[in-house]
Amino acid sequence: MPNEQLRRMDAFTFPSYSIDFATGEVLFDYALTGPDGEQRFTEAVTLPLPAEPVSDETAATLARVLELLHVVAGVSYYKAAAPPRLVLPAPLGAAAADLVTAVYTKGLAEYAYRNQLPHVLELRPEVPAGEVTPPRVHDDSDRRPLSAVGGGKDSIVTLEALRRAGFDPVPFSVNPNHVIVSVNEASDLVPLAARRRIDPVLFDFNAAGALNGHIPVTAINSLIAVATAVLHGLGPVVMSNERSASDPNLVWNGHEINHQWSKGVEAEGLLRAALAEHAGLTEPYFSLLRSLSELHIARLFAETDRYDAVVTSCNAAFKLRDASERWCRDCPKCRFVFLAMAPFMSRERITTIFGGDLLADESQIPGYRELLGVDGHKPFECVGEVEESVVALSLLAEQEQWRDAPVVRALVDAVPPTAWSAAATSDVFTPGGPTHVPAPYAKALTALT
Ligand SMILES: CC(=O)N[C@H]1[C@@H](OP(=O)(O)OP(=O)(O)OC[C@H]2O[C@@H](n3ccc(=O)[nH]c3=O)[C@H](O)[C@@H]2O)O[C@H](CO)[C@@H](O)[C@@H]1O[C@H](C)C(=O)N[C@@H](C)C(=O)N[C@@H](CCC(=O)O)C(=O)O
Ligand SMILES: Nc1ncnc2c1ncn2[C@@H]1O[C@H](COP(=O)(O)OP(=O)(O)OP(=O)(O)O)[C@@H](O)[C@H]1O
Repeated sequence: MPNEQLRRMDAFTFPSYSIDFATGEVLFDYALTGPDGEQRFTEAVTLPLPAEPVSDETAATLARVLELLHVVAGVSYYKAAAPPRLVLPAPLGAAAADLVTAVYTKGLAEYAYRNQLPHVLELRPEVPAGEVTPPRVHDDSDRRPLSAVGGGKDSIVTLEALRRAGFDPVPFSVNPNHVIVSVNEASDLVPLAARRRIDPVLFDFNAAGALNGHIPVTAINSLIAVATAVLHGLGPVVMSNERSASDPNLVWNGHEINHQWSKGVEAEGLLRAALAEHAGLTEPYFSLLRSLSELHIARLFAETDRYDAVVTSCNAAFKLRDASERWCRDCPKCRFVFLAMAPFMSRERITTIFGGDLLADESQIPGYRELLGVDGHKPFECVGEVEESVVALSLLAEQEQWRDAPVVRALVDAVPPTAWSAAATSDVFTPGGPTHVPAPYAKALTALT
């Protein structure tokens, strides 16, 4: 379909979804509609099936979770045209409608900013009138937790914390690649996996220049994880989203633009409320690491070397096509994670983990200046706050193994005195801020810190 026709689309709708309990395949249909006709998309999610047949009660709860997933996963296709109307398939309660509104506005905020589409930030879904039948209450909160694994340091810290606290976590991933498979193998835990297939038509549209940009992928992965937990009679989905994920990159037209919005505490609260209201789930989802800074998590990661040969936080390793093998060593996330881990490891160990020494490479200096707030704004990536980077640099400047590294020397000279004084009184190693960690899990966090 030519781009001019896509630009004239005036509504995005959700025609249907279906689940096949023989295969675990769930098909979600979407449509862009406008004066030139309709463009359909189908996304396929294959859930891992349990050994036992699925009871009617479980199927009913699962259906409620999938109704939310259907609407939330539509962002990938909505963004190809950004029409003014978002027409939901069925009535929703207030909490579920709040989640959907936030996913399509705040979750697409970086996309709206980069494509200069301010109307996306004001989008309000059209919710059909009618009552929603209250869900049956579903309480599996005392069962084994499902622990989302992304292959990076954060989910490894969570997995180990849960295990040490005696929770016997089940690792879970969507489309696990070789990195995630290796992390699971290193953990010696038996994982569950779901498959997600984006409609290939979207990639053709992207190649032809359709509107494109970042989407709130954590919201989608989270709902797939909750659906899997319900299907397998497991307990809460435990995420590893950190404190700084809630902080915006910049403010545009009075709106906060946050690359990591669906990892933030607001999204966590909205998802929990929607799952309670719409699916009757009492304790479905929380982030164990919410109160911790990235720097603190890096320090905790350094305490064990079990995952050194496999841990990979670089997003380039998770592209659907042309992925890097492990760390690309040339992106904001590689730079930040190297800086955050370096104070807590020998230079030899971190160089082995990354396959190179980023602080010996002067071509990294411009990228590090952004992370340290000397130039530009916080990059649109999963990186910590400027203050965390300055604290990490101050720790490196005190260490003999690092203080003469070319990048460390250049950065120490570049950071302004105000940043050093903020770093000197920083609370980056003090857990803080709102969390949704339930009481029984608080001990896993306390043991950690
Ligand atoms: C791996 C990555 O960072 N991808 C981002 C990148 O996409 P790229 O084209 O380079 O590669 P692919 O990921 O293979 O995507 C191909 C196209 O498919 C679209 N798409 C992908 C996944 C999806 O769920 N829906 C989609 O429509 C995508 O638009 C591509 O055209 O750049 C894109 C544009 O900025 C990003 O949207 C891609 O980000 C992925 C969705 C992704 O998985 N990113 C995570 C690594 C990520 O950024 N996580 C954030 C948390 C964000 C959140 O709020 O949840 C983080 O770690 O901070
Ligand atoms: N493919 C995936 N399947 C399921 N959950 C995922 C997947 N990728 C990431 N996650 C989860 O989403 C959250 C955010 O991912 P993120 O990439 O920040 O974490 P990470 O890989 O654990 O650590 P790092 O920040 O070092 O990359 C984490 O809780 C992570 O476990």
